[in-house]
Amino acid sequence: MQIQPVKQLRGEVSVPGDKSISHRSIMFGALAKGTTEITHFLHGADCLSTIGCFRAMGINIEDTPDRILVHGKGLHGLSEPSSFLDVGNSGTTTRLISGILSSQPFATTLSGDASLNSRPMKRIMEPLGMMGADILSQNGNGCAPLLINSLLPTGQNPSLHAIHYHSKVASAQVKSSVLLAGLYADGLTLVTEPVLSRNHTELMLNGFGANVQTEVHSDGSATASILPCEELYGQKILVPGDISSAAYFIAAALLVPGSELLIKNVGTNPTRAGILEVCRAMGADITYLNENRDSGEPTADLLVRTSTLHGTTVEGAIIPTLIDEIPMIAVMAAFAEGTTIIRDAAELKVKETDRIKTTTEGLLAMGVDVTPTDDGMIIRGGNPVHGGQINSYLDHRIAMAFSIAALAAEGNTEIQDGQCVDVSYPSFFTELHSLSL
Ligand SMILES: O=C(O)C1=C[C@@H](OP(=O)(O)O)[C@@H](O)[C@H](O)C1
Ligand SMILES: C=C(OP(=O)(O)O)C(=O)O
Repeated sequence: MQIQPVKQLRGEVSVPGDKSISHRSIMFGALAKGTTEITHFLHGADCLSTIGCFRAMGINIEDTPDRILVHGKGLHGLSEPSSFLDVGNSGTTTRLISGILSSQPFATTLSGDASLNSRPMKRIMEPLGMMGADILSQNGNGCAPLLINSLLPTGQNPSLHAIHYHSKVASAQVKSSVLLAGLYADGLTLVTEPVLSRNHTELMLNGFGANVQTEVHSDGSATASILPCEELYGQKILVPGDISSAAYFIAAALLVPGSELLIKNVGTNPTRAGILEVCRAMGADITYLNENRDSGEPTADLLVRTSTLHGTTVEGAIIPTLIDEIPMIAVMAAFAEGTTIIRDAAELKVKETDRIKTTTEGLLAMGVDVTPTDDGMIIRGGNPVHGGQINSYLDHRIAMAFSIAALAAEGNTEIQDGQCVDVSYPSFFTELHSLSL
């Protein structure tokens, strides 16, 4: 994919539905009694993997261009799939569905693409194992393929015990996996994480009728707890625009001189909105308009104008609220005056790619002065950024972040395997093109 610099970006954009909320709408809808109606669902490859998994377990999911209907069969209504469940490129699908599958009276195998099958799954195998789940890594390397209930006698129901799990990482996928298993456990299940991660599971499960409590402690750690539940009930869900997708247009408007973009209906849940705080700290001109709520989640339209950015430090409790936006923040830092330090972000190493490596490699290819560190990177910005050859390594966030860098750089850029944006934003290049002057 060839990308040329543009003169300006102008206009309005509505980003697709939030990926985290889209996944959860399908999963919770499948486990609920009655029909769940989802509008503004993200038709990205990751969420389609989630749909595929639940269809394979007997859930009727009607997918029309304007809404999705999930005809749920209740907490005990899933049926044994006829072959392995294909989780594609999606960590969220794999880790959340494992919590659900651990309590089903049948065996399943989860497997994905090469990237997914190299990502760490011990982080969910450990707590689910403590609850009594039978979950094995087929190759013994702590990664997928995962065999769930492979030792369970046919027709027997697994029995899960409630635990209090102290997670070493602030991960919504780990937290959600344990909470979903907790729906089926024999008492109160608790998960404490060092810093609060995105809380869509907690908010949405309560909306579906579960009993989830949350507490943020004085040291910043957070505990979510769940009681086993008799029944979930189908809901109407309007998925807010994905702030992780909005991040690319926010950055594009800030970096390309003379630009002004209105980004409509963006989810601004505080556990996701760290990118907006970082932009403000870098001197960005962003106005919130039409602040509202969709299905319990805060939203706003964001009016973004080109700004002179300066470096900042991104660290500590804000990291989980912007973890997927770090490649984009690093690109913004390259165009900002002064030094930006990103630390406490070792989780970047276990995403679709090692994003410390792939982000710094991309920046170096564009002539940026950057040093990777163990838990982040140091970017000395403000020097000319030139076009280059960018290997996306099939990571959607790398492809999109460097496409934006290309718009503001000198000379042309080639993004290898740019089509991987389909994972979270299939219409990304079309939208970008329609806003470019
Ligand atoms: O729960 C979720 O929907 C997600 C949680 C995050 O992962 P971790 O839980 O591994 O931090 C994030 O990176 C991912 O894109 C989506
Ligand atoms: C890390 C991501 O997703 P997942 O973990 O669901 O693959 C992402 O979308 O950046």
